Amino acid sequence: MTKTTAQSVSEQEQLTEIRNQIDAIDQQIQQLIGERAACAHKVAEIKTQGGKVDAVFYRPEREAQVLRAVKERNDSLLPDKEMAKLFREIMSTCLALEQPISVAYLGPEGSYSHSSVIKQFGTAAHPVAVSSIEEVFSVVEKGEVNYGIVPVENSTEGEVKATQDELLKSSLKVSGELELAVDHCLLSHATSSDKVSKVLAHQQALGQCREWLKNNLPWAELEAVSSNAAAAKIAQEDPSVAAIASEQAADLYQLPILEYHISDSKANTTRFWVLGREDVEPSGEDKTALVLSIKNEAGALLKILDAFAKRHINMTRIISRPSKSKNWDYVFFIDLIGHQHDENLKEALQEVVEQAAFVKILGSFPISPL
Ligand SMILES: O=C(O)C(=O)C[C@]1(C(=O)O)C=C[C@@H](O)C=C1
Repeated sequence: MTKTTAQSVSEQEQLTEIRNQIDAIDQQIQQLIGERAACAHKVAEIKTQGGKVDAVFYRPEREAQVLRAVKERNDSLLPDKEMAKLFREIMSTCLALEQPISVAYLGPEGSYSHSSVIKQFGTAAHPVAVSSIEEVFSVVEKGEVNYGIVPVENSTEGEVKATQDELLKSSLKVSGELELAVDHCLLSHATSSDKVSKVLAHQQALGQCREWLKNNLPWAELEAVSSNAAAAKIAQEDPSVAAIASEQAADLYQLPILEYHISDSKANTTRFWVLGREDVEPSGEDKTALVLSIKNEAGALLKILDAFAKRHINMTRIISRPSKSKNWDYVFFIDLIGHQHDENLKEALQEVVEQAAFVKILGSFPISPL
């Protein structure tokens, strides 16, 4: 026997031994996942006992607690986030066993909103593409789907106006929040960037890549379309057109990637909110979102902010938008750390209700562990 063959036999023996270990571990994991699924099935029975028809199966606060615990006890070679993603999938299939969950998003397939559905709900949920942010709100309101996901703000471009304006009118509750890294690519059948005469993308994506486009494709005509995925569909048909979209969209629409990482800010991130019809219980690490308008008097906004400041309630965002009911009349969207059931936040909100002209709590929801 040659040395190489002897070595490879011993390599084979080592592999066989470790693969036997993997087989035994997989058997245990499978057994345990099966037992977990049976527990989820029992949970569903408890939630529907007595013929309850309006049972709520998706519990974002519980999911956040499970994922936080996974990250907390993780001492494996896998990064915390990757371990949490595996459990995200296990819970997604357990929830599907209780009730198949449909989630509306701004389509078409391959949009960042689509990726956000999978990140938040896992692959066992049914993503339902609709054609506008307004429609995401309306299909959830009408009960045509269980939940919706909408972009709220982007780290480069700021707030998503359509979402803010719908939140003001809607009766829906913000039930969850997640952040998605938005890493744009330039997709096209063009053989090189200099053959591209037109770049299509959603207005937000064009804004997020403004500098890169100016420096690298100064000759190209820029045109805003309804979504990046819609841009990719057009680029499929015309090699002089490039679309700005994600790597996933390149796969889905089978478009070559001409350039990677073209966002002006390399940390470009979009925050999404989950919309539901029910309030969410505290998870232990939560946020509360509200919208209010102030009385027309000196120091009115200061008094409201003081209600939070004196109780050490951390405000993570404040933006103003036209109220749309009267010219030069504004509403303020405020995000706070804490749940509306927390004693100090409850007190602060009572004070704000007395001080403000109008207050609407959009919802309390877990801070995302993913
Ligand atoms: O604890 C529950 O209420 C469940 O339904 C179980 C479970 C899980 O698999 O852990 C599934 C779905 C919910 O969204 C939260 C958790």
